[in-house]
Amino acid sequence: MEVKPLLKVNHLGIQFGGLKAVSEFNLTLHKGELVGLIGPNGAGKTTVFNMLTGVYVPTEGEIIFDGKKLNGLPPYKITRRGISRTFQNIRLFADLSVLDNVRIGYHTLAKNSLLSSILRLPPHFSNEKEMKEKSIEFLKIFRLDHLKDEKAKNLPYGMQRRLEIARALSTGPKLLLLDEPAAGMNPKETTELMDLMAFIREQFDLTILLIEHDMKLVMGICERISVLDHGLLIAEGTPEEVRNHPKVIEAYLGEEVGEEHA
Ligand SMILES: Nc1ncnc2c1ncn2[C@@H]1O[C@H](COP(=O)(O)OP(=O)(O)OP(=O)(O)O)[C@@H](O)[C@H]1O
Repeated sequence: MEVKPLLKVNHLGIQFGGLKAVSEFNLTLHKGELVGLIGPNGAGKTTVFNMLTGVYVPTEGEIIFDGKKLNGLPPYKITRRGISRTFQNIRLFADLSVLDNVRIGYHTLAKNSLLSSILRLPPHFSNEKEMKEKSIEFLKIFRLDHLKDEKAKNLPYGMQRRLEIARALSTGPKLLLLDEPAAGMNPKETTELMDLMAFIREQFDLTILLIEHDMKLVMGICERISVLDHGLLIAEGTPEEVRNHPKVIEAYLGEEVGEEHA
């Protein structure tokens, strides 16, 4: 019997004015996979993430997640269905504490709204303690618990990236979309990130789709890779297949695919 994919994207496309940013994009992700999405600058990678998370409404095609169509749903509903993401440019609540950045993720799932908790309305108290405990447990996994009361903006860059992943996971996703998580990291931080990704994938039973320019990371960690160029899927396969694909070599002309590329 064929196993149902977690995510099935069929002929997805979006047009901005006269520009077809992405066309005929297909992707199948099975539970537990770690798949890379690569391509030169402006290829359409973040646009794919924006369509998967409801930030952009696709003009063509369909997104099926966990057997249900996602197109047209607002971002918060997509989060509740089980897709979470990080951003190319870190988006944390800079002036909130490390703990509150993670707690907000739990509120996305909670029945009582964030507003009710800010106003400290009665339902808020029923699970606030539990949320705080869970958030601290989370921070422990990311080795950030000792910084729980620190403002997010005061964390060193590598830790902010880690916190962003923690925040994304606090909504309990089945699918995690990581948009250039190693950007701006030094080699030591990048190696730690690779270990962290392997760990969270096991720990949280995750499926991961990763956009990354660091080829060493992508080739080293992904089981499959899809390559976009000018909004079109030009290759997909194992790291080895993709690395040697003529269209990929052409798209990255002048750059060594398989070597680090920032
Ligand atoms: N809201 C928008 N309005 C108009 N054009 C857009 C919009 N969002 C993206 N684009 C265009 O779509 C194309 C793909 O952009 P996208 O950011 O998805 O590329 P990318 O592969 O993520 O690039 P990078 O690696 O540089 O982050 C670009 O030409 C970009 O200018």
